[in-house]
Formats: sequence, structure tokens, C-alpha cells
Amino acid sequence: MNVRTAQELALPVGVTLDRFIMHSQSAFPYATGELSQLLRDIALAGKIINREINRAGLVDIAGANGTENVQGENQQKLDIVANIRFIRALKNGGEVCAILSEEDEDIIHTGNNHGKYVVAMDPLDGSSNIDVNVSIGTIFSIYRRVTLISEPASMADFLQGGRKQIAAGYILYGSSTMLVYSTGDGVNGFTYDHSLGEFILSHKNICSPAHGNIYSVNEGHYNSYPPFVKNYISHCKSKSYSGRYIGSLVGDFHRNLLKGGVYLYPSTKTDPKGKLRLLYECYPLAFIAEKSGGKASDGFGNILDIIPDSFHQRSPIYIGSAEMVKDVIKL
Ligand SMILES: O=P(O)(O)OC[C@H]1O[C@](O)(COP(=O)(O)O)[C@@H](O)[C@@H]1O
Ligand SMILES: [Mg+2]
Ligand SMILES: [Mg+2]
Repeated sequence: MNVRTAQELALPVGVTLDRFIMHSQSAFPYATGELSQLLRDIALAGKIINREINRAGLVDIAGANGTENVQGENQQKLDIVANIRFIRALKNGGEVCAILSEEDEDIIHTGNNHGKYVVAMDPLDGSSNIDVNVSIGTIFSIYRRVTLISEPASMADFLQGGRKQIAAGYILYGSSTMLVYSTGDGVNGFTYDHSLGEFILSHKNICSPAHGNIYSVNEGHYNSYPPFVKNYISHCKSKSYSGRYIGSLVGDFHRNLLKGGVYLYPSTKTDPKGKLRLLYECYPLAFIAEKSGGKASDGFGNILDIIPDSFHQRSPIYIGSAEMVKDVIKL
């Protein structure tokens, strides 16, 4: 039988996210529609968070919250607001039995033990940019649960490893708001039309350029990077590549995905395991990188092959255009 893939069935640029999801689902006649509904819930959370970000300076939800998260990082008020909004949207949606968030030490049980899915998320990424009108994002990763339906979710549901993600993506709150996601069959991007209140397909079947001329790294930490990273940075300078670093992983990743480039967050002397979190920063973006033809490595192997052992574990990451990631590791 000639099975049509979701990509082949995908509608043209200009269709709504809702229609795209419905259409993609029709490629899988036995699908129950629960994953589709979950993606809609995430899009709804993105719209709500987008609204909160836009009015933050006006309604006293800007600035530091005066608290620390489980990782000892200062929380911004919007970190907390985004966390609450995202969790609420997923609870109300009913497809998810548990959530892992950057902002909470333990998994959050939604009360929907019949939900088939679990979600790991960074509700707001790019803390240092929250209050200065620079791009920030939300990152999410979806797994089918491995524990029995109707039982509470457990650690095992979240520690399946990056290869077991069934979907992942991010929302970028930038000069426009975009949702980019993949269910494994291509990567598509949707731009939010504020007046319609809809995400519209704007970037169909995104393909990561194999090479580019942008490198993104915090050069302030240069002295404490491993020799191969220093070598790669010298290589970039010798080629006159452009250094571009926003300090928002989602923004830096997205730019490099469209234009061609590589993002590096190496281990440092103070953070020998790197800074970024494996489950809700590295895995989902590595999934998007790979599904668009790019690559993600921790300097030793593919990020998606790392076997996780804890919820908030960290990893060095080198991610973006495939050829550039290969060069980082070999130099
Ligand atoms: O300020 P640094 O050390 O360059 O780190 C920047 C990185 O830290 C992060 O802000 C971490 O994410 P959170 O804001 O979600 O904690 C990434 O978005 C960004 O790439
Ligand atoms: Mg983050
Ligand atoms: Mg965050």
C-alpha cells in the first residue's frame, strides 16, 4: 500500500495550526487524536504565555521574584507565571498524566492518570532576557508513558532517553511569536497572528543548512572551555564567521536552524557538566535538530543517545548545522 506521510499530506503555507494537525493526523487512521489534542494544548499555553510576556511590564509581573528554583537559579516572576500557565493548560487538556518542569524539583501529577503522555518543559527559557525585551522561549518534549495507564506516572516515564521522544518543539517569543515542532516527520514552523489568535503555517518542512557561518557561544567563559572548543572558536575566527549570541537558547538555536550555524554551551571549570538541562533543553532541541537534518553532540556522542539518570541533569551541548557540529568535535 502506498502510505502517505504526514509531510506529504501537509497543507500549504497559510493554513492554521489546527488544520495542519488535523490533516497530519489523517495519515494515521488508527491514531486516537490524543497527541493532536496535546499539541493544541501546548499551542494554547503558548498563546497565553505570549500574552503575559507582552503585558508583563504593565501588570507587575516583570522582574525578579525573589525566589530560587530547584537548581539554585533566581526565578523571574514570568518564570513562575509561565510555569503555572503551562501546567494549567496541560491539566485542563487531559492528555498528560505528569509534567516535569525546570521550575519544580519533582514531577507534577496532573490528576489525569488515564493520560497517555508525559511532558518535560522549560516554561520560559532565556532568563537574563526576560525583562529587556529580547527573545525568550518555551521548550517542550513529549513521551508516551511507559507505566500502566491509570497508575500514577513515575520517574521511568521521564527517563526514557532522547530517542524515545515522540514529539518536541519550542515557542519563540521574538519579533514575532513562533511555534516550531516535530512529531518525527519533518519540522514545521507556525507564526502567531495576533489579530486572528491563530498560529499559521509559515515555515514548512524546515531543513537545517549543512553548513553556515554563524557560531554562538558565551565567549566570556572562554578561558575555562576545553581545548577542542577553544580550537573551534579560533577556527571560526580564522574563517571570519559571525559571532551571534543572544543568551536565549531558543532564539540562538532558531536563528542557526534557519540560517546555518552552531550553538555551543561547553563544560566549564565551574560547571563541568555544562549548564543546559538534558531533559527539557538539550533533548527537545536535539530532536528538532536531527529531524531537520542537523546534529547535536555533547562532545562525545549524540545527545539523543545519552542515558539519563535524573530529572534536572545537565549536559554540554554543541548543536546546529551537521557539518559544523562535526567540526567542533574533531578540532
Ligand atoms: O548566560 P549564559 O551562561 O551564557 O547562559 C545562557 C543560557 O542559559 C539559559 O538562559 C538557560 O535557560 P533558563 O533561562 O531557562 O534557565 C539559556 O537559554 C541560554 O542559552
Ligand atoms: Mg532554559
Ligand atoms: Mg527556564
